[in-house]
Amino acid sequence: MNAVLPQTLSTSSATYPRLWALIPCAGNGSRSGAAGPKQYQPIAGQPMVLYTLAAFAAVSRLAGTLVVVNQADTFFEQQSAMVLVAACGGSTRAQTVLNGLNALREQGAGADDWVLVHDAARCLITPAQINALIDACENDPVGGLLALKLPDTLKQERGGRVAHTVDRADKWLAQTPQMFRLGALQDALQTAGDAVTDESSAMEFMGLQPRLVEGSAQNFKVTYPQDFALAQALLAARTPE
Ligand SMILES: Nc1ccn([C@@H]2O[C@H](COP(=O)(O)OP(=O)(O)OP(=O)(O)O)[C@@H](O)[C@H]2O)c(=O)n1
Ligand SMILES: C[C@](O)(CO)[C@H](O)COP(=O)(O)O
Repeated sequence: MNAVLPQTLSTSSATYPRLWALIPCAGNGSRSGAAGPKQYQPIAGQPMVLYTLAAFAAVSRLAGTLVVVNQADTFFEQQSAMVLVAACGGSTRAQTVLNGLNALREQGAGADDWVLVHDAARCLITPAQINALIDACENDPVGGLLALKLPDTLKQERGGRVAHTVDRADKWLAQTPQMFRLGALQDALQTAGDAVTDESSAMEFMGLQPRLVEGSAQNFKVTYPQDFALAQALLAARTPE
């Protein structure tokens, strides 16, 4: 693995299947308006991605966390975070995740191990939400994802006007983490290709029906310029779990 390794994979005294976290961290944040990658922008005193990693570090049943960054990215060389770092980011999120899964396998992770894929830019994730996803999925034949029921009325647009109102009773917004068996997700991403925007879509492409697990509105993805201020206010107001 082309990697900085502040942590090595621990294979002793582990229970099987193991649970890994994989954090795609190789995006440019082009919609965010930030000068550099949004995941490294300071929020309430520290770079955004460190909040994300702290939440995963607090989940003791995870065997380890792999962060996937771009090849020229030196951010983690100056960090003491206890994570594996693989410098194999791709040109799409799907490619970054697939490269990261391959890197985990090369380091000894098994096809039957679980992997929780989580956006670096969802920095408000909590250990309780991660544990809730694991509890809901660890005995599931497919796996699943955190997601949010639509809080608002949903409109179908045509030419800038409302074509009709869509029934929202069965609609969910996909969040992360998304938890699947490592080998099955490798196969799914390989088959589905680069166009899929989340792991669930790749599994759906294989004919599978991932489990929906209720997430939280606070687990939003920092995407647009105004999202930084909201994340900052929420993180500054938080007391540790
Ligand atoms: N080639 C890519 C693209 C995205 N990501 C990661 O995937 C997560 C969610 O993607 P998104 O919010 O779309 O991030 P960006 O691609 O960075 O943003 P934008 O689409 O606005 O450019 C982020 O943590 C981002 O770093 C990645 O690892 N590799
Ligand atoms: C994976 C994701 O966070 C689920 O909502 C999302 O699809 C990633 O962001 P993108 O804008 O689709 O790249």
